Amino acid sequence: MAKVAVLGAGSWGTALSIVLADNGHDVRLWTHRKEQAEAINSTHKNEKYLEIMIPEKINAYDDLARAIQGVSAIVLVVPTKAIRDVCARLDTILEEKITLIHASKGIEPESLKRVSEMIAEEMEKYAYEDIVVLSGPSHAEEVGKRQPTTVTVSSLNEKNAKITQDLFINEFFRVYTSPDVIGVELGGALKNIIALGAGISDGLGYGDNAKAALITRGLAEIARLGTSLGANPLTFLGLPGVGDLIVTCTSVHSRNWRAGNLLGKGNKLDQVLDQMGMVVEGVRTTRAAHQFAAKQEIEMPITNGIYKILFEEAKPKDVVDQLMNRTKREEMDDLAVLLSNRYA
Ligand SMILES: NC(=O)C1=CN([C@@H]2O[C@H](COP(=O)(O)OP(=O)(O)OC[C@H]3O[C@@H](n4cnc5c(N)ncnc54)[C@H](O)[C@@H]3O)[C@@H](O)[C@H]2O)C=CC1
Ligand SMILES: O=C(CO)COP(=O)(O)O
Repeated sequence: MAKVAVLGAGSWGTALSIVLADNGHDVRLWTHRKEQAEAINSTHKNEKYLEIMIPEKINAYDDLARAIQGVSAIVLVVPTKAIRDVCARLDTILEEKITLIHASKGIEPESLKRVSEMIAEEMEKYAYEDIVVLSGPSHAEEVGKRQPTTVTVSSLNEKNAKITQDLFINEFFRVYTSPDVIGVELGGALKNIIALGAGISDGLGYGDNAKAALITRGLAEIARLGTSLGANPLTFLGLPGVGDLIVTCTSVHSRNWRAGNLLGKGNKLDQVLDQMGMVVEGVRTTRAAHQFAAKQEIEMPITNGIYKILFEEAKPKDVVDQLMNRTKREEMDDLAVLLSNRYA
């Protein structure tokens, strides 16, 4: 059995720690807040984040050096905004190169880097090829209750992907591998934008038809941008694409859906983020994707509409009206563009 450090004690870090502990591993859960580490160790709960008892053998730490001492794998699960900071600290204290996995879902605005690219930039010991991403339809609330869940792990280093699959796989947490790091990371990050949109649509009082349209046309946008950046279009039909879109756009567990729902009901972004108390990755990723679409010259009307609601105070109803009244087109034009990008 392995010794594993999970860095980031929010809902997802806690749920992944439970999977690892169930698999017999020695799990150290790191938080940057001392009082949270003390509360986890004394009550075996992580109250603000997950309503579930945490196995007593999971130990929480607030000292990063102690948390990673002697471990053979690290799982990074902090919000994308904190990735560079945590990796820079890790780089100064990590003595040897061990398996490095991340499970965060976002894209950095301005640099337009994916999480594995940010990690590689901050950590001298690691090349981009070494890093593993874990993504897929997986709400922490259900994983914490050991409900059936499937995810995908991806790395250009096949051995590292298989080590990760073996660390996590069990009878309720099924782990697939994929060689398509770009597609797996972009699918997980970009679906959060569409989940905001699904929440907005529900908040406006629209129904299942509107949501199905958002999921399907959102998938077309994700696949267009992703393919232009080198992803395999088929990845977006799998767990990190369609799978994660379904789970995030249709569940009240989703932080992105919940934030969108409040926006659709007329709340302002600042008020919404204050109320959430948990990371809503889709907000920063919308900014990044908006910039990416312009850079890649890719049409992303839903993403751009959500950008206007978030950052330009556009009224959600007006944005829906604009989307519905775009010029006529053939549905599968997207697919033709996507495949010609891929095979040109
Ligand atoms: N919650 C879920 O069901 C899932 C979340 N994810 C992804 O996992 C990542 C983390 O999400 P959650 O656990 O939901 O977030 P969360 O909001 O529940 O928790 C975030 C944690 O990160 C900590 N943190 C914030 N800034 C930090 C910093 N500078 N240094 C160290 N720690 C810091 C916070 O104190 C908190 O404990 C996100 O990228 C999210 O998209 C992926 C799959 C499922
Ligand atoms: O990525 C997730 C589920 O796969 C979690 O999404 P939220 O951050 O919207 O809760």
